[in-house]
Amino acid sequence: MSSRIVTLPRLNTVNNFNFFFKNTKKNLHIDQNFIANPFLSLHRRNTIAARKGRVIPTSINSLHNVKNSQSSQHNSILEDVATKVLNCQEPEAPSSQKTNTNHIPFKVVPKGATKSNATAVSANALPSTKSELKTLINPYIKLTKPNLTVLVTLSSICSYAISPYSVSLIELIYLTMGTAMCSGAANAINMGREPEFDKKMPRTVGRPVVRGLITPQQAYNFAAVTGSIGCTMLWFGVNPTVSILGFTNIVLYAWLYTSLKRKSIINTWVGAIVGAIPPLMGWAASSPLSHPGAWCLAGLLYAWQFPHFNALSHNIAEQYKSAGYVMTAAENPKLNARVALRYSILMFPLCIGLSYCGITDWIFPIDSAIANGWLTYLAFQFWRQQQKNYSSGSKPTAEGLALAGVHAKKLFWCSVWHLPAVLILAMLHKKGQWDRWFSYIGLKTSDETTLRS
Ligand SMILES: CC(C)=CCC/C(C)=C/CC/C(C)=C/COP(=O)(O)OP(=O)(O)O
Repeated sequence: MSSRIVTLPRLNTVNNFNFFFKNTKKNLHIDQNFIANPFLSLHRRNTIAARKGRVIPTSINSLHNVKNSQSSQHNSILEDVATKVLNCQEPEAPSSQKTNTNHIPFKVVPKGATKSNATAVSANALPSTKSELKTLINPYIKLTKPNLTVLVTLSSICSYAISPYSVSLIELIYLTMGTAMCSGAANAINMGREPEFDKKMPRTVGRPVVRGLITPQQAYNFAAVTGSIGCTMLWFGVNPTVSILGFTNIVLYAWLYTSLKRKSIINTWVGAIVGAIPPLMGWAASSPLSHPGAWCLAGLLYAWQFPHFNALSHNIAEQYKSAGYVMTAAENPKLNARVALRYSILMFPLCIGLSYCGITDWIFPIDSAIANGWLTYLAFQFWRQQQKNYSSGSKPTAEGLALAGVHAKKLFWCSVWHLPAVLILAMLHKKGQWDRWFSYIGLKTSDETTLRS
């Protein structure tokens, strides 16, 4: 049989696990507990082995065997396969520990190795500084909830761009970095406080504190450093108001909201205030908070979180409940959908408000109404289904629940597109925006012509 070379990326635990999982899940019943526990406990050993570029021929060998085995033997074989995969067996291990790989029709070498130097590479590979650094830094990046931090920072930047007064690049850079650092700090404290609960939900089980990659104390230390740098940058690079707002928001999110998550459904309303503060920070960077436009924009971010979060939490309500979180979706599903609809409708007057107080032109309420209308329509469908499900007094049917789940999912994805769409439209329709651009490229606008003549 001719030999083929299969080049694998440097293996780490997750790669091993995914590889193993993808190749076996079609044929086997997977025991979740079995998978989760060895994965967590062996993580450190696997990371070290992976960093040294060691490969795991046993996984392919065993998978080959597993594929052909009888279903009655699946569980024990699966256990054997997973143990080997997760143990990262070494090529130089004593022969008693080696698995016979003679019948594998190809060789497995680390990425970057050629056929001729395959053995040398696996034996001599030294941990590169880059990958070591990556292993060290990645958990800390995850600690900041990067997606959320990017969204929060963008909401602050957009607000800065929409606000009526002067903008400067240096101020924008400080605002961006300071807001991102404060958000990262708030999220790090949140994660440091919740591993006991996060480990019970599939959505959060992979977080660095749950996995033991970072201790809660390390998370707090990280938050202290990033939070201090962030607030200092905002204080000196932007202004004290923005810095105080940033600090207040860290406290609101990391202490008040995070504590309320396990106590009362009020947490969602407090969380919405947390989400509304970054646009206020962006606004306060250049314009006074006494301007009603600031509050319309903050109101937009506040209101948006209800269709977004209530729809998201609807489909994982049971997970939240069993993890110990008190969420409206689980405690009062009807209210959950009603609130999502209520705040979707509120988007219309808030967009009109931005034009009314002179921030955007009067086209903005019209084209933002397309996005708002779509969101409200889906929120209405979700609400109507939950009305049907819970109004008769009897238990909702499985079909009714499934339909509500579908509507919630649609609403969630719509909300993901809705916010950037409305913020971009507000920036495009900012009053005088086009005049500024036209004068920048040397074209006179009708206003200018009228003024001069
Ligand atoms: C400037 C500054 C300090 C900004 C902070 C912005 C920030 C962290 C907003 C979070 C909004 C929010 C309620 C998220 C849900 O958290 P969750 O804990 O319910 O999410 P989880 O279930 O994924 O942990």
